[in-house]
Amino acid sequence: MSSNASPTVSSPTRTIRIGSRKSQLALVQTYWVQEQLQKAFPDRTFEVHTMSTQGDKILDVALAKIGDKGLFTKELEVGMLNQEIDFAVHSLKDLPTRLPEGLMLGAVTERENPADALVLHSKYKDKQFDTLPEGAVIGTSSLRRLAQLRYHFPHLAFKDVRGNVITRLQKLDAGEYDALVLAVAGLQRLGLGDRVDRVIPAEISLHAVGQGALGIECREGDEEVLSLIKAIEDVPTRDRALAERAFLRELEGGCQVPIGVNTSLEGDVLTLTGMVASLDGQRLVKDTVTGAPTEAEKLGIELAQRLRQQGAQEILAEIFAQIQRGQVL
Ligand SMILES: NCc1[nH]cc(CCC(=O)O)c1CC(=O)O
Repeated sequence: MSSNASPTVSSPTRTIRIGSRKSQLALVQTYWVQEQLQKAFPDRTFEVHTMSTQGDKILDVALAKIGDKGLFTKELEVGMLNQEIDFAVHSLKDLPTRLPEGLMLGAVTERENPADALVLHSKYKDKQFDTLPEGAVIGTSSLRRLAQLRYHFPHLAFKDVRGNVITRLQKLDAGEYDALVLAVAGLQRLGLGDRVDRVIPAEISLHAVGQGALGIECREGDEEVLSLIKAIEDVPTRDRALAERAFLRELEGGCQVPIGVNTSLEGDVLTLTGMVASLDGQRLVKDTVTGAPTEAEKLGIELAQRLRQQGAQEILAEIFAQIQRGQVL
């Protein structure tokens, strides 16, 4: 995608146009950003402009088979480069780690709980992963969730699930699955926190890079927009996300590969744990690095290099070949 961004006209009275996908979750997230900005800048005007993305339209193919060349972001990025919108609100975990020329990750908002949730069918409300019956069907479109859960619970079966969060819950309640794995953050933002039956601990499943945080993408050089969105950035979340994204970028992993992370920030110590797992759940390499939050991206690169030395690249190469052969979900 070439950058045909023309110089942006800065003016304190210019209406700021916010780009968003049309899914309920995307709109809840975007209207929250609009509200935070309106509180911070009561004299400014912020408008929401919605767009459908390819990922919203292709619903009959597993995400892993489609790949993730900006599946949920490309149309919004074209809108920014064409000056139709001024910035875009993304679930950070859906924003590729390499952005088109002329665009940048301008701000990261405070992270909700980044963990995954087990959402059970009503007939299994008393169960845990290890007490679900042999062959119980778990719905997920995430190879990251599938690989880790196969590693810990080989007695379970896994089936792809597509559609937005509401659609997935409808499929569960209709009996198409015995349980789903979804992000706690997405359920909570939709007012469906009561559907979280178990929060999955990091020891079982490391979450997706950027999960639980919003990423605000804007044009490089648009200093006016950058100053506005920086007002709602959460610096600790940003540092954690930069480390996580650098880790994923260095492994050349996309949003659809079994790479998981967990980060924490205590005082001036940033801790990053990362893993890469094979799709059959037989191999999993995991390690942890710590350092200063100012070195977040270097930490992510260091961890990726450590996991390479433990066999991560061979696991990923095998997965890419399996995806090419259509041997996943
Ligand atoms: N593309 C799916 C997607 N993108 C972001 C979220 C949850 C919200 C977040 O991680 O911030 C979800 C739903 C899910 O994984 O259950």
